Amino acid sequence: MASATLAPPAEVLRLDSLSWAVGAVTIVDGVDLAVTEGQFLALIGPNGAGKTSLFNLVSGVTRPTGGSIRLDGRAVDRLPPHRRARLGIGRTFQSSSVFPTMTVAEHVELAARSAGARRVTGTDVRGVLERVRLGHRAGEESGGLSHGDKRKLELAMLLAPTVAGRGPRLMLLDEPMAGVAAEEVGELGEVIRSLHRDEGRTLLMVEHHMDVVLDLAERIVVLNHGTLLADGTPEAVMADPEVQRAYLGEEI
Ligand SMILES: Nc1ncnc2c1ncn2[C@@H]1O[C@H](COP(=O)(O)OP(=O)(O)OP(=O)(O)O)[C@@H](O)[C@H]1O
Repeated sequence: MASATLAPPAEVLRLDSLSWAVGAVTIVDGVDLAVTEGQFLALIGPNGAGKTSLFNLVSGVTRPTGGSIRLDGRAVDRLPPHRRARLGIGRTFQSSSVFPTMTVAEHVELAARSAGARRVTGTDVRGVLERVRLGHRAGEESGGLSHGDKRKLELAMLLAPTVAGRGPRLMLLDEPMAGVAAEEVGELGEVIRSLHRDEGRTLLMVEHHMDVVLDLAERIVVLNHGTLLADGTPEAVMADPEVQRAYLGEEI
């Protein structure tokens, strides 16, 4: 049987020796990381390890003091956050970023327009909301949503550029389960899983809930004191004695 040669998946994100220092303190220290299209990575590490700082570097909130960041092969480390967002780096934040008096649908419409969509129909908006299981809340003010539903709305806003013909190339999720009630975690997890499994999105997620990490991620990267301590399958990483040592005294 003739074997077809499959092209390797494209590299979406590449960090080379990425560093960030504030004065004499190095917070992100020479991180090398390559993420290929369609991968779902969890970035974990003890408190203060540098996870949010790494997200800030990738999304453009801060500039690296060393190394480089490439998105789809293109150096982005000198671009401001809005240019990186335009190129497809989407990010959610630990604290919710929805406007209470705007409706759920208005958020998606606004996000689609700011991504360049000239015409945004109700069907477009409904389509995006259904992908995060929020179609039935379209007309409601966002202030009345539960934390879990606010998180889904933030995901919908990251997906809204698909209305303009371009979806996020890389989705950075910063503690999506923070503040979410226990009974909503399962459904939010399913929404996040579907972004990966059904849409083939590339996801990098910081999350402290290890059960969520183990349930969703196919690869785990561990950061400790700003350096990469481990990178591999959930099984391999969790069995790594160095990882267990880094978490000594913390729940893993
Ligand atoms: N702007 C800043 N100036 C100085 N130090 C900072 C700055 N931002 C972060 N740090 C320090 O860098 C370290 C890493 O912080 P960061 O928030 O990236 O860690 P983290 O892994 O996201 O932690 P957590 O899990 O608690 O959210 C911490 O010691 C923090 O105090």
